[in-house]
Amino acid sequence: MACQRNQDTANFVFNGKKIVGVALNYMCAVKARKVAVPTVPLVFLKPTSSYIREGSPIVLPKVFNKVAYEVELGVVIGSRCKNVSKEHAMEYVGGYCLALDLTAQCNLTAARATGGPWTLGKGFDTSTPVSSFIPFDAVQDPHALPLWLKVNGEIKQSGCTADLIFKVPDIISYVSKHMTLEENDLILTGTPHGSEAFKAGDVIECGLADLATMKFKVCDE
Ligand SMILES: O=C([O-])CC(=O)C(=O)O
Ligand SMILES: [Mg+2]
Repeated sequence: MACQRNQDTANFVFNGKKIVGVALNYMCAVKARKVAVPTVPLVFLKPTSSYIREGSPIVLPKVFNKVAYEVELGVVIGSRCKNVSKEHAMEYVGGYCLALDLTAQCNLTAARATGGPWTLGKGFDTSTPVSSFIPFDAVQDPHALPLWLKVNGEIKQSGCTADLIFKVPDIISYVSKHMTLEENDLILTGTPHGSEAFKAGDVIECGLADLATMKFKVCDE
């Protein structure tokens, strides 16, 4: 049975227990990185303390010297699910958002070299800016949404969710085999290619189809 779906965009609070990220989920990003095409979703977690909404700045932590933007479609879980099949996965989607999965590339490069976790490079404070909640019914097809990102007015990322390697039902089904997904948990579906480092003083603006835009100033810690 489909979950009870929130229609209240204005008052929605991102208060789920976890943020689940998927890495390298666009073929263009895989090619740009010159890495193997993933055979299963590459999953990581971010703390919910990393959320910010428009009006708060992105704060670059002192400990990092290379933080990159990643524009992404966010999927908000509508109700608890475990071991859900691909066929039933969309019944557990409560809605969507536009999100940034800010990433300290300096930390991830070191982590990749040692096989270490991505936690610090993905989970720092302000590393997950999110737009207003987009109700489920506002999106006919989550796999036909253009998304873009500009830095200081210049276009830097431009993609379409049609190019996702693992689609929304694939991700929900796969993740829910390993951990229970709960109401208002957020899934970050991955970023198209073009992710680059940015700096204090920059203004980052991004959009998802005609559904959401958001704009953030960047400052140093
Ligand atoms: O930061 C990374 O290397 C991977 C990632 O999140 C993405 O592809 O969206
Ligand atoms: Mg990402």
